[in-house]
Amino acid sequence: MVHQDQGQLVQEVAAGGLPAPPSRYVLREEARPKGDVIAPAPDDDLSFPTVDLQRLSDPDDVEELAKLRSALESWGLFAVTGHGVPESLMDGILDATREFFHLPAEEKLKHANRTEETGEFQPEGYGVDRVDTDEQVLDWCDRLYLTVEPESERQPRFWPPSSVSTLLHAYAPCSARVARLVLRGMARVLGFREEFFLGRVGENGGTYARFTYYPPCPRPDLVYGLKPHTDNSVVTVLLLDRDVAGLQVLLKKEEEEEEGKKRQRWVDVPVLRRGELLVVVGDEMEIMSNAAFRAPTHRVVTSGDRERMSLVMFYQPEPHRELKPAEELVDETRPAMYREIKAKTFGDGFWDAFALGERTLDFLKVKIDKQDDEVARGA
Ligand SMILES: O=C(O)CCC(=O)C(=O)O
Ligand SMILES: [Fe+2]
Repeated sequence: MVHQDQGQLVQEVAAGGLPAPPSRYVLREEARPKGDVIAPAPDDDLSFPTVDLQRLSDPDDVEELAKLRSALESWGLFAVTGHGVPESLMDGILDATREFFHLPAEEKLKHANRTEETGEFQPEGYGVDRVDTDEQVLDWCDRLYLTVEPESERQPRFWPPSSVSTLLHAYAPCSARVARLVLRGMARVLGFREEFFLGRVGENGGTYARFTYYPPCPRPDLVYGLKPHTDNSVVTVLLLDRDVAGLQVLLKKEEEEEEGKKRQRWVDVPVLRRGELLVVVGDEMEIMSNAAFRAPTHRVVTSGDRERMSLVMFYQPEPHRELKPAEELVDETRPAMYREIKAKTFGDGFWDAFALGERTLDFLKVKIDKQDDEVARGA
């Protein structure tokens, strides 16, 4: 059965000019984005990390490698400079994204993420994320989701006949290079040869683009633009809105015990400086690295009067690969923290987990319980 709200575009709800969002989008009191956000000061130890990829490519630049290490250990995400992506291309693609989302709904719906026969959700195409139940609190965003690589798997019917598609085609190799440079750097952080992670991802890994449009919301305090999640990727490369912030990350270091309860502390990711991209560590890397690198939980909050956009590129391993902690990172003192799982099974599980607001790692029970592990090792 297709849920009746699967076809409800948020942009159209927003255009209705209601004084408050409909209840489908309203978070339960305890989940609302409240005053739990801290904006980092420029020189405290929360300062937002930036890595220069050109410097990182120099094997003698230990300083830049140390910056990458520190970014991975603290935020799990960081801005990148020196990546070689032309600023004009970055600007062009964001402008084209805005133009696409401003097209009349019937134009966009020619690329709808619903099957023609039954109207059922499928990941690719334009629309809202998957709606399974009445209980699910929906995110305040619409999106266009496309398979980009392998190129042979692109599905032209989902690619709009607009500059969004032409520019995405031009941007894809630039963004892929960013992902590769970061993966090489991450291998070096652990003292491995550069191709360590790239070899495990494979040459025909999947790349998926997600263009997200967050309309202004009359009550940003009541909704999420995008609910808290970790990414279904090895790494993710993001091109963020030039003017409007909204992305927030949960800093593990900042979690405190308060009156016996874990208090969560969210930190704003600032609007990036011109020409910067953002890189986020994803779940597949957390598994492969045996948690040497952790995927940060992040979310998006909306603005009361401004629309916001992002283009996110997810890099995933070849689907037939077995995802598991690299043997080099497993020993007596640090046993495997995740079970082996096929990359495709993990990727498919993401959609089920995301609709439920759960982490794929938890939903698919990929994390090894300490107790189970001790039993398995005969401890
Ligand atoms: O829009 C953003 O800033 C982030 C989006 C995001 O986290 C995602 O698409 O996975
Ligand atoms: Fe994300």
